[in-house]
Amino acid sequence: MDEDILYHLDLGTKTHNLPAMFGDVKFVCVRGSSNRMKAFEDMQDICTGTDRYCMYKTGPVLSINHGMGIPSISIMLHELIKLLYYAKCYDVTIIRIGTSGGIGIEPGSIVITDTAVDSFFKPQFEQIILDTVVTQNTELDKELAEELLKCSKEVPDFPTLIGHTMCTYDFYEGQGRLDGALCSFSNEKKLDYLQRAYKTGIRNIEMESSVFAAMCGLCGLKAAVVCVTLLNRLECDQINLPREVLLEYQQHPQKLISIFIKKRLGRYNPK
Ligand SMILES: O=P(O)(O)O[C@H]1O[C@H](CO)[C@@H](O)[C@H]1O
Ligand SMILES: O=c1cc[nH]c(=O)[nH]1
Repeated sequence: MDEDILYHLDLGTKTHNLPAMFGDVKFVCVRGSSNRMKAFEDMQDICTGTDRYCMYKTGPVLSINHGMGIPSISIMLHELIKLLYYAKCYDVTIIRIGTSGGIGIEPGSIVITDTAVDSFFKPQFEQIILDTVVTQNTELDKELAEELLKCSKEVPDFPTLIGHTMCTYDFYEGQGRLDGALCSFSNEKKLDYLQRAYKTGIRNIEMESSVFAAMCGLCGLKAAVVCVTLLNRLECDQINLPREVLLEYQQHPQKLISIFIKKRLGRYNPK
């Protein structure tokens, strides 16, 4: 294309010097909410002309939010991956830092995803392209997951483990919750489903990991998904922790990723 307009990021190849703005990026951190990002970055939003996504850059670290669910993160990833290409970035590591519902593990734990699975516990993402269902691979980078697990030893305050992550299209019935506006199954059915999920190695549930793993894999980006669990779904459906505890939990994966990045940059000084 003579010109490519990254519409949802309010950036473009003719209007912005993408290599000058982003050429040094080595780490991309993606998170759901823009407010959560603001809490961490005292920086100017790069995507000022749109309220779809917010983007911040600190040296080689780019942070961008992706909203909720597969369609939202997928649109962001298309434009972000093109941006990295136009900016001539190389050796980029991309990490989704998120929240999730845990299965059979202590709330506040971190799950590093090895493979994202669908609601049938299958390690795949079904993308509909034209009128065809295309099945894509959802395995994440094993070496990166192990490196992150090693970094977690520096933050012993919260348990960290590697496990499968189930990615759903819905927060309520789609995650086996009984507390939505609609509920068409019993508590017994719910528990049976979640226990079967646990037995296959699933340790948490969220809503973006499958398309994230599939797209990053297809585009050759080393990718990881690191999510804190806000509750144990075998015990409850509602997220009823006090706000300050939730905010503290949300910092767990953030702390781990900041140690990982500092180590990679040779700037980590354990106290
Ligand atoms: O990691 P965050 O953005 O919190 O996302 C998780 O929380 C949202 C639901 O509350 C879903 O988008 C799920 O993936
Ligand atoms: O239970 C949960 C918590 C956070 N995000 C989800 O998708 N599910």
